[in-house]
Amino acid sequence: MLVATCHKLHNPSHPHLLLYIKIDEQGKVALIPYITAGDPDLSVTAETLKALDSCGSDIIELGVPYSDPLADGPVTQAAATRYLARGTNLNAILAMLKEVIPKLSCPIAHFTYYNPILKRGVGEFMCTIKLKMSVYMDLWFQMFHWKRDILRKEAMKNNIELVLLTTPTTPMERMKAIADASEGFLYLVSSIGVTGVRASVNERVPALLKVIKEATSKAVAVGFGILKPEQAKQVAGWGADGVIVGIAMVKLLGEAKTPEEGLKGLEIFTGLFFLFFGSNS
Ligand SMILES: O=P(O)(O)OC[C@@H](O)[C@@H](O)c1c[nH]c2ccccc12
Repeated sequence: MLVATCHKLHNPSHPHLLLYIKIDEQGKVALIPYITAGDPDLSVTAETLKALDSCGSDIIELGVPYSDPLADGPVTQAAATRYLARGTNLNAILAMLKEVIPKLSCPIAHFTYYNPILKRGVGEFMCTIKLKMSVYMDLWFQMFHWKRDILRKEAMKNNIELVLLTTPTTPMERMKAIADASEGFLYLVSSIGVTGVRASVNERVPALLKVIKEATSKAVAVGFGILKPEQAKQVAGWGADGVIVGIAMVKLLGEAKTPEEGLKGLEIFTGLFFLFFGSNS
């Protein structure tokens, strides 16, 4: 699940949507880095958000650790474990975001699973994260459909958008329904399995993008397996409107000797993506 702060942008094709990745006619591709909140600690997360924002990130996906992260691979799970071991919690993350968000120009997208929301209560959760965020769902679509009325009602009350994911194994009809229901943009999970266990991007992505683009005019961001700027450029060339880069960022932060070193590495790494995107246009 992803929650993003919503800067009110006007999207002529979808006027009801507050947040979206602008489909850029010049072919600019949105960069969406993913980091895990609280790893190594919340003050570093705050600095990282500011750094990623200054580097030009279009949206930052912020993972809120959860004890049973079904779709997360070893790297993001390790980051979540470090966070949970320190006893950090959602309230602390929200307090940090309250301070940091006014200083950022890009939206923060908050990724979590459905259980923490359920535990807190949908209404209270949506109200608590009132940083005008939008949400990725990790739910099966049918379940989302079943819950959609409650979720959407509470999300709308709080200017929160629900961003959904589709995968290579999603049947066509369901993909269309997901594309239709997704707000902000559509997340194309490039391959099946958990995050961070592949070295290249699934070669089916161009074909998947083609089918999705025929089904929707919404922006499509591709995630899973984009580790290097070259791969992001490749995915952009296949027609993605945005690329999501997760474990490469999490590793840089997690494996650095000091937070400063991690932050510096992240800035350089993010800058490389824009160099590649620049040479793409
Ligand atoms: O790590 P990767 O392969 O670069 O992919 C992004 C991904 O990590 C991020 O979007 C994410 C983190 N946890 C998830 C769970 C499900 C889907 C997506 C995610």
